[in-house]
Amino acid sequence: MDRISISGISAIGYHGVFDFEKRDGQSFVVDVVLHVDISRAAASDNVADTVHYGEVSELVVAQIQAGPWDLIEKLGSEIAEAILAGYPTVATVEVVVHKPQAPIPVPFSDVSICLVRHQTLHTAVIALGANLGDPQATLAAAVAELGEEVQILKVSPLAVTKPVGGPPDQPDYTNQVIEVRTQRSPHELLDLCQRIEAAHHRTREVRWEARTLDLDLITYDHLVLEDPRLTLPHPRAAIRGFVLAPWSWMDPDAVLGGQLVSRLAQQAADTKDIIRL
Ligand SMILES: Nc1ncnc2c1ncn2[C@@H]1O[C@H](COP(=O)(O)OP(=O)(O)OP(=O)(O)O)[C@@H](O)[C@H]1O
Ligand SMILES: Nc1nc2c(c(=O)[nH]1)N=C(CO)CN2
Repeated sequence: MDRISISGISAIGYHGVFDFEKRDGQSFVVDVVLHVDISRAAASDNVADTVHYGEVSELVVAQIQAGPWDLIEKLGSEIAEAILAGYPTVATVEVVVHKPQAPIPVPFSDVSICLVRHQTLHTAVIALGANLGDPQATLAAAVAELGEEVQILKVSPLAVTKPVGGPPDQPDYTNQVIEVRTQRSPHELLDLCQRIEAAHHRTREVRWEARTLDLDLITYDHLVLEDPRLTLPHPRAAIRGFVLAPWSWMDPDAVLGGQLVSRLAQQAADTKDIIRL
Protein backbone atom coordinates (compact mmCIF):
# COMPACT_ATOMS: atom_id res chain seq x y z
CA MET A 1 0.00 0.00 0.00
CA ASP A 2 1.18 3.55 -0.75
CA ARG A 3 2.02 5.83 2.18
CA ILE A 4 1.92 9.52 3.09
CA SER A 5 4.27 10.48 5.95
CA ILE A 6 4.31 13.67 7.98
CA SER A 7 6.95 14.08 10.66
CA GLY A 8 7.67 16.56 13.41
CA ILE A 9 4.18 18.10 13.81
CA SER A 10 4.53 19.97 17.09
CA ALA A 11 2.30 21.88 19.47
CA ILE A 12 2.01 22.64 23.15
CA GLY A 13 -0.18 20.19 25.05
CA TYR A 14 -1.04 19.64 28.70
CA HIS A 15 -0.78 15.88 28.92
CA GLY A 16 1.04 14.14 31.72
CA VAL A 17 0.64 12.24 34.95
CA PHE A 18 1.89 15.16 37.07
CA ASP A 19 -0.17 18.23 38.00
CA PHE A 20 2.57 20.62 36.88
CA GLU A 21 2.48 19.06 33.39
CA LYS A 22 -1.26 19.77 33.13
CA ARG A 23 -0.67 23.31 34.47
CA ASP A 24 2.45 24.38 32.53
CA GLY A 25 2.20 22.39 29.30
CA GLN A 26 5.09 21.28 27.12
CA SER A 27 5.92 20.43 23.55
CA PHE A 28 4.55 17.25 21.94
CA VAL A 29 5.88 16.16 18.58
CA VAL A 30 3.94 13.76 16.34
CA ASP A 31 4.85 11.74 13.25
CA VAL A 32 2.11 10.05 11.23
CA VAL A 33 2.23 7.57 8.39
CA LEU A 34 -1.01 7.11 6.43
CA HIS A 35 -1.40 3.93 4.39
CA VAL A 36 -3.61 5.05 1.55
CA ASP A 37 -3.94 4.23 -2.13
CA ILE A 38 -2.55 7.28 -3.95
CA SER A 39 -2.84 5.90 -7.48
CA ARG A 40 -5.98 7.94 -8.31
CA ALA A 41 -4.32 11.18 -7.23
CA ALA A 42 -1.16 10.20 -9.11
CA ALA A 43 -3.25 9.91 -12.27
CA SER A 44 -5.55 12.94 -11.74
CA ASP A 45 -3.14 15.36 -10.01
CA ASN A 46 -6.17 16.44 -7.94
CA VAL A 47 -5.86 16.90 -4.18
CA ALA A 48 -9.50 15.77 -3.79
CA ASP A 49 -8.36 12.26 -4.80
CA THR A 50 -5.92 11.92 -1.91
CA VAL A 51 -5.60 12.80 1.77
CA HIS A 52 -4.65 16.45 2.25
CA TYR A 53 -1.56 16.40 4.46
CA GLY A 54 -2.15 19.98 5.62
CA GLU A 55 -5.60 19.07 6.97
CA VAL A 56 -4.24 15.99 8.72
CA SER A 57 -1.50 18.10 10.34
CA GLU A 58 -4.12 20.54 11.66
CA LEU A 59 -6.17 17.63 13.00
CA VAL A 60 -3.07 16.33 14.82
CA VAL A 61 -2.42 19.75 16.38
CA ALA A 62 -6.07 19.96 17.51
CA GLN A 63 -5.67 16.57 19.22
CA ILE A 64 -2.42 17.65 20.93
CA GLN A 65 -4.25 20.72 22.22
CA ALA A 66 -7.29 18.68 23.38
CA GLY A 67 -7.56 16.52 26.48
CA PRO A 68 -5.59 16.74 28.65
CA TRP A 69 -4.73 13.09 29.03
CA ASP A 70 -2.33 11.48 31.47
CA LEU A 71 -0.57 9.31 28.93
CA ILE A 72 1.01 9.78 25.51
CA GLU A 73 -0.41 6.33 24.72
CA LYS A 74 -3.90 7.85 25.06
CA LEU A 75 -2.96 10.91 22.99
CA GLY A 76 -1.57 8.66 20.24
CA SER A 77 -4.72 6.55 20.24
CA GLU A 78 -6.95 9.66 20.00
CA ILE A 79 -4.90 10.93 17.05
CA ALA A 80 -5.12 7.55 15.27
CA GLU A 81 -8.89 7.24 15.82
CA ALA A 82 -9.51 10.82 14.65
CA ILE A 83 -7.55 10.24 11.44
CA LEU A 84 -9.32 6.93 10.69
CA ALA A 85 -12.74 8.48 11.37
CA GLY A 86 -12.02 11.61 9.31
CA TYR A 87 -10.35 9.85 6.38
CA PRO A 88 -12.11 6.55 5.53
CA THR A 89 -9.68 5.92 2.65
CA VAL A 90 -6.80 5.61 5.12
CA ALA A 91 -6.57 1.85 5.66
CA THR A 92 -3.91 1.96 8.36
CA VAL A 93 -2.34 4.75 10.35
CA GLU A 94 0.93 4.72 12.27
CA VAL A 95 1.32 7.39 14.95
CA VAL A 96 4.45 8.26 16.94
CA VAL A 97 4.09 10.72 19.83
CA HIS A 98 7.35 12.20 21.15
CA LYS A 99 7.58 14.00 24.47
CA PRO A 100 11.13 15.37 24.44
CA GLN A 101 10.66 17.48 27.60
CA ALA A 102 9.08 14.68 29.64
CA PRO A 103 9.91 14.82 33.38
CA ILE A 104 12.48 12.00 33.37
CA PRO A 105 15.08 12.46 36.14
CA VAL A 106 18.09 11.36 34.07
CA PRO A 107 19.60 12.81 30.89
CA PHE A 108 17.65 11.60 27.80
CA SER A 109 17.01 12.89 24.34
CA ASP A 110 13.47 11.70 23.62
CA VAL A 111 10.70 9.42 24.78
CA SER A 112 8.03 8.24 22.36
CA ILE A 113 5.26 5.74 21.78
CA CYS A 114 4.35 4.25 18.43
CA LEU A 115 1.00 2.71 17.61
CA VAL A 116 -0.62 1.23 14.51
CA ARG A 117 -4.40 1.19 13.97
CA HIS A 118 -6.52 -0.15 11.10
CA GLN A 119 -9.89 0.81 9.67
CA THR A 120 -12.62 -1.55 10.76
CA LEU A 121 -14.48 -2.88 7.77
CA HIS A 122 -18.12 -3.99 7.94
CA THR A 123 -20.13 -6.17 5.60
CA ALA A 124 -23.70 -5.20 4.74
CA VAL A 125 -26.42 -6.57 2.50
CA ILE A 126 -28.57 -4.03 0.64
CA ALA A 127 -31.78 -4.84 -1.27
CA LEU A 128 -32.74 -2.72 -4.27
CA GLY A 129 -36.16 -2.45 -5.86
CA ALA A 130 -37.85 -0.30 -8.50
CA ASN A 131 -41.14 -0.41 -10.43
CA LEU A 132 -41.41 3.07 -11.99
CA GLY A 133 -39.36 4.60 -14.80
CA ASP A 134 -36.71 2.28 -16.23
CA PRO A 135 -36.11 -0.07 -13.27
CA GLN A 136 -33.16 -1.96 -14.77
CA ALA A 137 -31.31 1.23 -15.68
CA THR A 138 -32.09 2.72 -12.27
CA LEU A 139 -30.77 -0.33 -10.41
CA ALA A 140 -27.59 -0.33 -12.52
CA ALA A 141 -27.10 3.39 -11.78
CA ALA A 142 -27.76 2.89 -8.06
CA VAL A 143 -25.23 0.05 -7.83
CA ALA A 144 -22.66 2.24 -9.62
CA GLU A 145 -23.39 5.16 -7.27
CA LEU A 146 -23.08 2.93 -4.20
CA GLY A 147 -19.81 1.65 -5.67
CA GLU A 148 -18.40 5.19 -5.52
CA GLU A 149 -18.81 5.20 -1.74
CA VAL A 150 -18.50 1.57 -0.59
CA GLN A 151 -16.78 -1.51 -1.91
CA ILE A 152 -19.18 -3.79 -3.80
CA LEU A 153 -18.41 -7.42 -2.98
CA LYS A 154 -21.27 -9.31 -4.68
CA VAL A 155 -24.15 -8.42 -7.00
CA SER A 156 -27.17 -10.68 -7.50
CA PRO A 157 -28.90 -11.39 -10.79
CA LEU A 158 -32.00 -9.29 -11.38
CA ALA A 159 -35.41 -10.61 -10.32
CA VAL A 160 -38.75 -9.57 -11.81
CA THR A 161 -41.29 -9.80 -9.01
CA LYS A 162 -44.98 -9.16 -8.38
CA PRO A 163 -45.72 -6.20 -6.07
CA VAL A 164 -46.19 -7.35 -2.49
CA GLY A 165 -48.60 -5.09 -0.55
CA GLY A 166 -49.44 -1.49 -1.33
CA PRO A 167 -51.99 -0.06 -3.76
CA PRO A 168 -53.37 -2.39 -6.48
CA ASP A 169 -52.43 -2.34 -10.19
CA GLN A 170 -48.75 -1.45 -9.72
CA PRO A 171 -46.22 -2.47 -12.35
CA ASP A 172 -44.00 -5.47 -11.63
CA TYR A 173 -40.84 -4.76 -9.64
CA THR A 174 -37.26 -5.39 -10.58
CA ASN A 175 -35.33 -6.45 -7.47
CA GLN A 176 -31.68 -7.08 -6.75
CA VAL A 177 -29.45 -7.66 -3.73
CA ILE A 178 -25.84 -6.65 -3.23
CA GLU A 179 -23.22 -7.24 -0.57
CA VAL A 180 -20.90 -4.36 0.30
CA ARG A 181 -17.92 -3.70 2.51
CA THR A 182 -17.62 -0.33 4.22
CA GLN A 183 -16.14 1.63 7.09
CA ARG A 184 -19.42 3.51 7.42
CA SER A 185 -21.67 3.09 10.44
CA PRO A 186 -25.15 1.57 9.87
CA HIS A 187 -26.75 5.03 10.02
CA GLU A 188 -24.22 6.49 7.62
CA LEU A 189 -25.00 3.65 5.22
CA LEU A 190 -28.75 4.31 5.58
CA ASP A 191 -28.08 8.03 4.92
CA LEU A 192 -26.17 7.09 1.78
CA CYS A 193 -29.01 4.81 0.59
CA GLN A 194 -31.58 7.55 1.20
CA ARG A 195 -29.46 10.15 -0.62
CA ILE A 196 -29.26 7.86 -3.66
CA GLU A 197 -33.04 7.17 -3.47
CA ALA A 198 -33.68 10.93 -3.36
CA ALA A 199 -31.37 11.52 -6.34
CA HIS A 200 -33.58 9.07 -8.24
CA HIS A 201 -36.70 11.08 -7.33
CA ARG A 202 -38.00 8.65 -4.72
CA THR A 203 -41.16 9.98 -3.06
CA ARG A 204 -42.98 8.65 0.02
CA GLU A 205 -46.70 9.35 0.09
CA VAL A 206 -48.57 6.04 0.36
CA ARG A 207 -47.07 3.01 2.10
CA TRP A 208 -45.58 0.50 -0.35
CA GLU A 209 -46.70 2.58 -3.34
CA ALA A 210 -44.87 2.21 -6.65
CA ARG A 211 -41.40 3.79 -6.54
CA THR A 212 -38.51 4.79 -8.78
CA LEU A 213 -36.00 3.32 -6.33
CA ASP A 214 -35.99 1.66 -2.93
CA LEU A 215 -32.79 0.77 -1.08
CA ASP A 216 -33.23 -1.25 2.11
CA LEU A 217 -30.45 -2.14 4.50
CA ILE A 218 -31.00 -5.85 5.16
CA THR A 219 -28.06 -6.81 7.40
CA TYR A 220 -24.96 -5.13 8.80
CA ASP A 221 -22.41 -7.62 10.12
CA HIS A 222 -24.38 -9.59 12.73
CA LEU A 223 -25.77 -6.42 14.26
CA VAL A 224 -29.21 -6.52 15.87
CA LEU A 225 -30.54 -2.99 16.26
CA GLU A 226 -33.87 -1.27 16.74
CA ASP A 227 -34.06 2.51 16.92
CA PRO A 228 -36.49 5.06 15.49
CA ARG A 229 -34.64 5.23 12.13
CA LEU A 230 -33.20 1.79 11.66
CA THR A 231 -34.07 -1.82 12.40
CA LEU A 232 -31.51 -4.53 11.68
CA PRO A 233 -31.82 -7.07 10.28
CA HIS A 234 -34.57 -5.49 8.14
CA PRO A 235 -37.79 -6.50 9.94
CA ARG A 236 -39.59 -7.86 6.86
CA ALA A 237 -36.65 -9.37 4.95
CA ALA A 238 -37.18 -12.92 6.26
CA ILE A 239 -40.62 -13.21 4.60
CA ARG A 240 -39.90 -11.39 1.34
CA GLY A 241 -39.14 -13.64 -1.59
CA PHE A 242 -38.22 -10.54 -3.61
CA VAL A 243 -35.27 -10.03 -1.22
CA LEU A 244 -34.51 -13.66 -0.31
CA ALA A 245 -34.51 -15.18 -3.81
CA PRO A 246 -31.93 -12.82 -5.40
CA TRP A 247 -29.92 -12.91 -2.16
CA SER A 248 -29.78 -16.73 -2.29
CA TRP A 249 -28.77 -16.67 -6.00
CA MET A 250 -25.93 -14.32 -5.11
CA ASP A 251 -24.86 -16.21 -2.00
CA PRO A 252 -26.24 -19.77 -1.65
CA ASP A 253 -24.76 -20.06 1.87
CA ALA A 254 -26.22 -16.81 3.22
CA VAL A 255 -27.91 -17.03 6.60
CA LEU A 256 -30.53 -14.73 8.13
CA GLY A 257 -31.64 -15.11 11.75
CA GLY A 258 -30.00 -18.54 11.94
CA GLN A 259 -31.78 -19.89 8.83
CA LEU A 260 -30.49 -20.43 5.33
CA VAL A 261 -31.71 -17.61 3.09
CA SER A 262 -32.33 -20.13 0.27
CA ARG A 263 -34.67 -22.07 2.58
CA LEU A 264 -36.47 -18.91 3.71
CA ALA A 265 -36.85 -18.01 0.02
CA GLN A 266 -38.59 -21.34 -0.67
CA GLN A 267 -41.02 -20.63 2.17
CA ALA A 268 -41.87 -17.03 1.20
CA ALA A 269 -45.33 -16.68 -0.37
CA ASP A 270 -44.23 -14.40 -3.22
CA THR A 271 -41.28 -16.55 -4.42
CA LYS A 272 -43.35 -18.70 -6.81
CA ASP A 273 -43.98 -15.74 -9.15
CA ILE A 274 -40.36 -14.54 -9.28
CA ILE A 275 -38.57 -14.61 -12.64
CA ARG A 276 -34.77 -14.64 -12.69
CA LEU A 277 -33.33 -12.54 -15.50
N1 LIG B 1 -33.23 -1.77 7.72
C1 LIG B 1 -33.78 -0.66 7.18
N2 LIG B 1 -33.53 -0.28 5.92
C2 LIG B 1 -34.09 0.84 5.40
N3 LIG B 1 -34.92 1.67 6.08
C3 LIG B 1 -35.20 1.34 7.36
C4 LIG B 1 -34.65 0.16 7.95
N4 LIG B 1 -35.11 0.10 9.24
C5 LIG B 1 -35.88 1.15 9.42
N5 LIG B 1 -35.96 1.91 8.31
C6 LIG B 1 -36.75 3.13 8.20
O1 LIG B 1 -37.87 2.88 7.42
C7 LIG B 1 -38.29 4.12 6.90
C8 LIG B 1 -39.20 3.90 5.72
O2 LIG B 1 -38.47 3.33 4.67
P1 LIG B 1 -39.09 3.17 3.24
O3 LIG B 1 -39.91 4.38 2.91
O4 LIG B 1 -37.97 2.81 2.30
O5 LIG B 1 -40.06 1.94 3.47
P2 LIG B 1 -40.57 0.96 2.38
O6 LIG B 1 -39.39 0.49 1.59
O7 LIG B 1 -41.69 1.60 1.63
O8 LIG B 1 -41.16 -0.23 3.22
P3 LIG B 1 -40.38 -1.42 3.92
O9 LIG B 1 -39.67 -0.79 5.11
O10 LIG B 1 -41.47 -2.37 4.29
O11 LIG B 1 -39.42 -1.96 2.90
C9 LIG B 1 -37.00 4.82 6.54
O12 LIG B 1 -37.13 6.21 6.61
C10 LIG B 1 -36.02 4.29 7.55
O13 LIG B 1 -35.72 5.25 8.57
N1 LIG C 1 -42.17 -7.24 -5.47
C1 LIG C 1 -41.89 -6.24 -4.61
N2 LIG C 1 -42.83 -5.83 -3.78
C2 LIG C 1 -42.56 -4.86 -2.89
C3 LIG C 1 -41.29 -4.27 -2.86
C4 LIG C 1 -40.32 -4.72 -3.77
O1 LIG C 1 -39.15 -4.23 -3.81
N3 LIG C 1 -40.66 -5.71 -4.62
N4 LIG C 1 -41.01 -3.32 -1.93
C5 LIG C 1 -41.90 -2.96 -1.04
C6 LIG C 1 -41.52 -2.02 0.03
O2 LIG C 1 -40.21 -1.90 0.17
C7 LIG C 1 -43.26 -3.45 -1.02
N5 LIG C 1 -43.49 -4.45 -2.01
